[in-house]
Amino acid sequence: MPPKKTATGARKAPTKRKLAEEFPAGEVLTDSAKKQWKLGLPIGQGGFGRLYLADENSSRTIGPDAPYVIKVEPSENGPLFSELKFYMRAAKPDQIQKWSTSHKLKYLGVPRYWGSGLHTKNGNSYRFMVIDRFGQDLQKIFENKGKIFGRTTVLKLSLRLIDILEYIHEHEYVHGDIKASNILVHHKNPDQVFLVDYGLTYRYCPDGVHKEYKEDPRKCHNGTIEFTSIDAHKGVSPSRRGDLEILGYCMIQWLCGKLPWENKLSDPGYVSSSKIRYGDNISELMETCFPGKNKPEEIGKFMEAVKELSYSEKPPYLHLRDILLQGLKSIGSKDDGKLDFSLCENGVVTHNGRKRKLAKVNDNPAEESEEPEVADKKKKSRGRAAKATSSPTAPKGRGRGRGKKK
Ligand SMILES: Nc1ncnc2c1ncn2[C@@H]1O[C@H](COP(=O)(O)OP(=O)(O)OP(=O)(O)O)[C@@H](O)[C@H]1O
Repeated sequence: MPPKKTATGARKAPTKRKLAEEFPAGEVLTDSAKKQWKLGLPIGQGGFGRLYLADENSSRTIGPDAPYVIKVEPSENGPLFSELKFYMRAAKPDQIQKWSTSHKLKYLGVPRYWGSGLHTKNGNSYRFMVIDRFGQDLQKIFENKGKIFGRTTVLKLSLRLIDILEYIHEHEYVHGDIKASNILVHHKNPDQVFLVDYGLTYRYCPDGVHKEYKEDPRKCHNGTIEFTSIDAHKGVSPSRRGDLEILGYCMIQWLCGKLPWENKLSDPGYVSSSKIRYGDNISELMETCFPGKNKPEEIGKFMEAVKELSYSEKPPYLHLRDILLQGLKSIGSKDDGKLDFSLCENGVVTHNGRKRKLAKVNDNPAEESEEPEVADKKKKSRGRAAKATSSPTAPKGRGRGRGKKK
């Protein structure tokens, strides 16, 4: 069973798991294919693993530009083992290359797996895994930008996430924990985003056989509470529809700043019943998150399409992409592969060196969150106020989430 996460996204630590000791820069690890890798400085720490910059072993010191990272955990820890299984099965460089070519993608935001092995140090055994190295995570960027992303950015970002999810799903896995802190921007190309942290991935369809729908109270609320799917709240093993539902919640949060249940994340039952009630009344969800006119209609349509999916149904990825593409079109934009997260900072939109103070007159966060060029095109001087739904109440509804669809 994957570990649960708290509202802040940190995993609750089973006491048995240990944190890896810190290795000095220059430590050389040999993977199971006898390839040697050299560690640089640590760049991250997860619940139990440490992450180091790394490169193929040579006489050179590993600098800040290193192309790889190595994740190290004590070998008895389960999560890296599950994550490693995913990478070995589904993230080999040639697999990703083949998929990208056959699906005509400019890139696919799944980190590539380069090797793994066991390393012994001071009598302790460690498991390690080598993957591509990336840059900043989107949660930090989101917070630095005043907790709002522009509508074109959200739609283009989500199109890339659908590419990633389709790939993962077609390789028998679901991610289960899509959120800004698990999305990293490429360290050299700010237009490329990558989904990381496959510690909660679940093989929903081993050897082509889909897991059965089964509610299990012992597994309730797995994932990150604010975004996790209704299935996960009910203790059902995650499936493809759950990943897309999670993406829907992320899109809403990125566009309007706050999900309606965010004021009570310590109460999983409340979060779960809010999602179920709003799921039964998506127009109410849209009204709560985007009050007033000019809502991002594509988000409502996306959520409706996801709600229609049965537990084991293959999502209509093309149709879902089309919904988001129509959204882009409706605001005079298109999927040009550009992701400029730098356009909006702390309530001030910057564009071509100009700064435009955001007005408070806008009653529509969705439209307010359009990129400046789009807003300029429409010749409207609306600003954006990151209006959170501070005391939202879930609409009254009587359904039980997905109704009879299983
Ligand atoms: N490929 C990568 N390149 C650069 N930084 C990364 C990469 N993968 C993860 N990170 C960063 O390293 C840190 C730890 O990542 P990890 O996946 O271990 O994290 P976590 O989700 O915080 O931990 P846990 O899975 O134990 O809860 C995070 O800050 C993450 O953004």
